[in-house]
Amino acid sequence: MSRRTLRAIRCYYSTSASNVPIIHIPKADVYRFGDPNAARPIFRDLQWTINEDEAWAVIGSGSGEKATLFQMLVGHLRLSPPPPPPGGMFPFLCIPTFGSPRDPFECISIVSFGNRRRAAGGAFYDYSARYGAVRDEDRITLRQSMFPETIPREFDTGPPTEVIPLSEQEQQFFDVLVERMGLKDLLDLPLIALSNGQTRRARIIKAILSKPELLLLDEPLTGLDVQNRPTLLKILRSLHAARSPRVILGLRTQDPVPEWITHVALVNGGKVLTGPKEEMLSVATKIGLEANKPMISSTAKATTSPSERKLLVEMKNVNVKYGPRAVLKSINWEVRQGDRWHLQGTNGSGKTTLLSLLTGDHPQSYTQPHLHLHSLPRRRIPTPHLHSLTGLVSPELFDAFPRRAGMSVWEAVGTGFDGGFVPQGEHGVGLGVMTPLDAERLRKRVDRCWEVLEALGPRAWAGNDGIASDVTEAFKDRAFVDLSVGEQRMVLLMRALVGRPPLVLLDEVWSGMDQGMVSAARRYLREGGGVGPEQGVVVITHWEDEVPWVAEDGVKRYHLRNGEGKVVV
Ligand SMILES: Nc1ncnc2c1ncn2[C@@H]1O[C@H](COP(=O)(O)OP(=O)(O)OP(=O)(O)O)[C@@H](O)[C@H]1O
Repeated sequence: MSRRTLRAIRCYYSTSASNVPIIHIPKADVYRFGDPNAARPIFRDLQWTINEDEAWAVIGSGSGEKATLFQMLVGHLRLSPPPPPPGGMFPFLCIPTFGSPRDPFECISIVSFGNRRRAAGGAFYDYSARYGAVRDEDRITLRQSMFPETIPREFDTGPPTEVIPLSEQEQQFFDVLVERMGLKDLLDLPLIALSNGQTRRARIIKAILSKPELLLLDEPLTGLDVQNRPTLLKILRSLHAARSPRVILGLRTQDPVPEWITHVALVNGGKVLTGPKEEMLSVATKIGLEANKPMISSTAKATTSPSERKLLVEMKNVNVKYGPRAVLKSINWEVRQGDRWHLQGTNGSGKTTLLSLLTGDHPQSYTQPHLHLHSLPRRRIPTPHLHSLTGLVSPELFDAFPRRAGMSVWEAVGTGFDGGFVPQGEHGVGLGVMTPLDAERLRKRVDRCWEVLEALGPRAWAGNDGIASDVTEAFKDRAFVDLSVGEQRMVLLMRALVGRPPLVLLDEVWSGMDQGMVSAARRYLREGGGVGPEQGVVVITHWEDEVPWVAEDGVKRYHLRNGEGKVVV
């Protein structure tokens, strides 16, 4: 970190250090509000003290329990007994420097990447809006989102914001942050146009600008490319060292723990173990909370020659532009039956855009000189048909999938057969897209729905021991909207695979899943027949070890760089 950055950080904040603990929970059980002490606590016997000179990471086997621990820190759960006064859970907020004690609600910010980005109500919203002409209400730029007072009144429906010009120091701090986070050239783009990784970095900057005393960042590395990870971690380290703000990182078990982290809280099965990093990491190893290990594949490498396997995608000289901004440049790429592709590239390199051509959601998919999908020019395939031929899991789909009160897990999975978002048909397995279902196809769909529910449902991820066989039955009837984030993601994976579509697109499919779910899903995909040799799969992830297939399985890599693509070996 340059001196200029450090100076900018120090000038921006004025709070001085203290030796009072940041967090102090002598010993407590943690409950949902409304649950009596006789109920089963979410966390039992939680003892946790964080001192000023320590740097903490919370590591969990999945997003669920880790996110719950963060929710506790922002006051969404009840501790019994409550941490003692005067500071309660946050003694540092009562230090004399602050004058009167400060309100945790104002001083603690949380940025979480495991959850849905938009509150879409119960309905589906059009996640493909960003690919076309940007609507007026979506025109708010990244800069305006950081400084809402600069939003023109016609786009801002909220109460008028008082205009407080940035001080010189604040302006300098902002300039340094956006430059280091690689967002400088994107400030005047509509927010909706930012890629996932760009949006994540922007959310972190926005949280820092709000000057919290304590910043909780849950899974900040998920979705970030390899180049941006060290930069972000360096910035966070400097911020934490200057206590401006103090940072607690939420990490997945497979994330590398930054070297500046000194202590770890390990969340596993209703217990939170806390202590020095090395000690906790060896505990994690002992209890099997480790990164995904490569599995031995029983999937035969595609043995037939490429020419015998049908072309599912053929791109020749494909380009995508927004005005003068070229996002994909002369792409030549093929996906065949049996192919397992890892689509790689830094944040903003065009991966999601490329995927949106394969799903036919991008308006420019119609105007390409040569974009053949399932052996036909894209424009000759009706979009609903294309959707039924494509199994998709992506962060955009996760955000957009409707959360209607009445939709059950079974119905959500069943929408995958026809590729829509509304449950249809007597048995909730669709109506058929090009030809109506006859009794035989209907029966096959119902059987297949059971098959994926068994393969990827709770019996698979929670282990079979002691799990009653009717657990799948109960799970299928649960309301999709009531499921945890990890469970919803698992159901959307089932939805993508249920119809055995020729093309399967898995974009950041593991984020938000518990470790048991990740293992079950990887097992099913790689060796459990989740996808067959007649299907082609494209996986997008910034983490090589998250790809279910390895080089010996014949996995291939397509790398995008500044919109240009090449096959890497
Ligand atoms: N409507 C638009 N106008 C201008 N630029 C756009 C628009 N939509 C997307 N972009 C730009 O296109 C580039 C590619 O975005 P895309 O979402 O495909 O990236 P990505 O490789 O999927 O990134 P990530 O790894 O962060 O998900 C980004 O730099 C983005 O800002």
